[in-house]
Amino acid sequence: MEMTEKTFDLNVRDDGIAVMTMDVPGETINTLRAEFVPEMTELLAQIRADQRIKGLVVISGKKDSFVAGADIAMLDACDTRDKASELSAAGHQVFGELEKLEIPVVAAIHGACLGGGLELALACHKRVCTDDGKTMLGLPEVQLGLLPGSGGTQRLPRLIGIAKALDMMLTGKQIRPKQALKMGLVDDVVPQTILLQAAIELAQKGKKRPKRKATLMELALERTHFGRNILFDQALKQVERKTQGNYPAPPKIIDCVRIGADEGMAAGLATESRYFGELVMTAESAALRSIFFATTEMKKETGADGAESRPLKKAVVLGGGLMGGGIASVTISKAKLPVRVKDISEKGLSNALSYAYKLLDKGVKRRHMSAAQRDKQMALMSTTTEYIGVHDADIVVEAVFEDLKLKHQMVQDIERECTAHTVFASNTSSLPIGQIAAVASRPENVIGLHYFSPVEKMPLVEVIAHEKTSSETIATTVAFARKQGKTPIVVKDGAGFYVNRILALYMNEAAQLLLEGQSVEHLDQALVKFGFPVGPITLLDEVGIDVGAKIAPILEQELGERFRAPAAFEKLLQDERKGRKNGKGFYLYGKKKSKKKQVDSSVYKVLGITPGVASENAQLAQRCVVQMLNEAVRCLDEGIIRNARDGDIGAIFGIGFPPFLGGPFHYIDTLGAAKLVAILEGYQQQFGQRFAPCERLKTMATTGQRFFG
Ligand SMILES: C[C@H](O)CC(=O)SCCNC(=O)CCNC(=O)[C@H](O)C(C)(C)COP(=O)(O)OP(=O)(O)OC[C@H]1O[C@@H](n2cnc3c(N)ncnc32)[C@H](O)[C@@H]1OP(=O)(O)O
Repeated sequence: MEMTEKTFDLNVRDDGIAVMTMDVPGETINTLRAEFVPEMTELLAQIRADQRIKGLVVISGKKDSFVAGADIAMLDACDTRDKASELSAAGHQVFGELEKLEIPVVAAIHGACLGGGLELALACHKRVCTDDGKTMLGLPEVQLGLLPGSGGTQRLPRLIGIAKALDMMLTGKQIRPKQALKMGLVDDVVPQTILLQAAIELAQKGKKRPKRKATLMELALERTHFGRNILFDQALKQVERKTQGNYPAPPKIIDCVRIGADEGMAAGLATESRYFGELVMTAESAALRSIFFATTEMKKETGADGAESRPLKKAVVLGGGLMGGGIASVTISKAKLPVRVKDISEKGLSNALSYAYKLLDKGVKRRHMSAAQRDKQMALMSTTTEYIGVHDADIVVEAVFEDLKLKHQMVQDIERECTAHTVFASNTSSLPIGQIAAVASRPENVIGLHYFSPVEKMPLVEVIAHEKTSSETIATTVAFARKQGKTPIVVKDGAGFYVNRILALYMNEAAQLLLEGQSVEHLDQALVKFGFPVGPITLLDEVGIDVGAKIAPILEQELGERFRAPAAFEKLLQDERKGRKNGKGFYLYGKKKSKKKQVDSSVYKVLGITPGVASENAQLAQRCVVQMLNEAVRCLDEGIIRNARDGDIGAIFGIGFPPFLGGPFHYIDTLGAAKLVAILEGYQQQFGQRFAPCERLKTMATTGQRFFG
């Protein structure tokens, strides 16, 4: 396809400062593509030849963003290592030319300045950004299984120091303007209205920028080969602990920085483009990129074809407990909507208020917001013990005790007190939404909205439509969740919905293994090694052993015997073991915060077992994980989830299924359905029916069909 419109525009002002505006035609956001290289190279030659030009400002023509990095779709389309390496090398060439210009070059940044976008800014001599909430600087490549491939591994450490640069590149964290100024990432922070002017003035002042004062740590560790070795070794160890060796990019990032520091920039850049090419071709990066594509696609969906959300101006939350407090909190802090919390007790209300206050105050302490902003957001939250001031709510989220009768009461109260269009969303984790809606005179307004704990941290919500839920109610609920910063998946009404259903079988299998003599810490370690953020036994303590015990019989009754929890677990409840919440579970919860969690070994006696010979990590993990995979496919077959993509995102964002595997369905594609069926059948022979592969998997095993591509 021939490019007719240009991406870069050059305007030479009378004062000799040229302004280069990047504006990719027809796109909402600027990304870097290979085809821009010749255009930029030509422009740079033009700048070098023009004697009038005394300085250059690089700015974006997009309203709310600078440059969001290299075009991820372009990277995805690379089919060889060499092609991907060449992309990186071409970036090096052109950014190198920009850096070598004799005139001062200043990046003027507003909005997202990420990945290759920040690398472009790093190749400029100075940087100024706006103080706007949308302005974020970062190198998030690691989250895509990649490393910064346009010079980031070399220029960032030289600008802000090795330790800080490693931290940014290994976590992919995004830096806000104030912090960026403090760490020397930018030279100035200004209001958006004067961004261009400030950049022009910086360019007029020349190339020189005040030298950043090195911290003591830098002097001690970064300036000598010996000191750096300590730093890199520590970073490697930390990476190994965090990633369990499952992610190839972090050690390569460290290596690039090491080579750049020891052998110089040219050697560092050569290593960077070589590794970049290798990483683009890894299965881990492909899986992580698929998550990016899935989530951007999902942002555009309303949740119900053809339906639009009704306006959302006010929310009500029923119940001020842990979940209610969390839901109210993200409603004011993320959605910025007024919320009224109703509880029968003052205690519940003060709990919700303090929950939200503590979270906002943390933001003040970390200087993410001012005290005045905190107070303004808190003012969006009000409380009541009666149904006062609730009638005009557009959506009501119910987070009361898991009791069907009580939920029925709530439905009837809200139908009486609120308008005919008010959505009634239940945060139940176990009761079928259809049953909750059974007493409703407007069942079309009733829906499930299942959050995960802690609400402010967990990115997923399940939106559960029962048979009579209207499309408008679905779209309104999806829009509400998205305003709260959540990623919603729309699922069908059924016991355990999707996430808890696949989780339950995985947890049951871990429980079986425990009863067979595997130790608590060994089991947890095996699944952490596999890639889960925490092991299943820790998770059970966190969720609550009592909660698990309450859900298990419902799942068994609705879905069959494979969901039967081991009978021995009853003994835990008889021993008052509920998990972290009452300080008594599988682990010890003393007052003193010891560094490493200790298993409460008395739990073995309660269960009547003695830990025996430890099985291999991979074997333990496989037994738990294949249960989850098999059940995920059943959910797809039954229409509980709408597609494999939602199933992957639900498992990753709701449970922490290892992102580098791309979710259960991507993982099945990687394994091959035939192999999974063979594993399941092997276990079926050994351990019984609960491992019987579902029909869809068996068919896929014979046809060779895949879920994706
Ligand atoms: C060589 C280099 O080192 C390698 C790299 O740079 S790798 C890329 C690193 N950059 C990133 O990971 C940033 C990815 N992007 C984002 O995080 C977010 O899109 C954002 C924060 C920039 C904006 O978020 P938001 O405002 O919610 O908009 P969002 O819906 O995500 O994106 C808008 C559009 O831009 C596209 N987009 C954003 N960043 C993109 C990228 N890096 N590549 C391709 N497309 C991108 C989205 O796909 C979407 O396209 P569409 O409208 O056609 O579907």
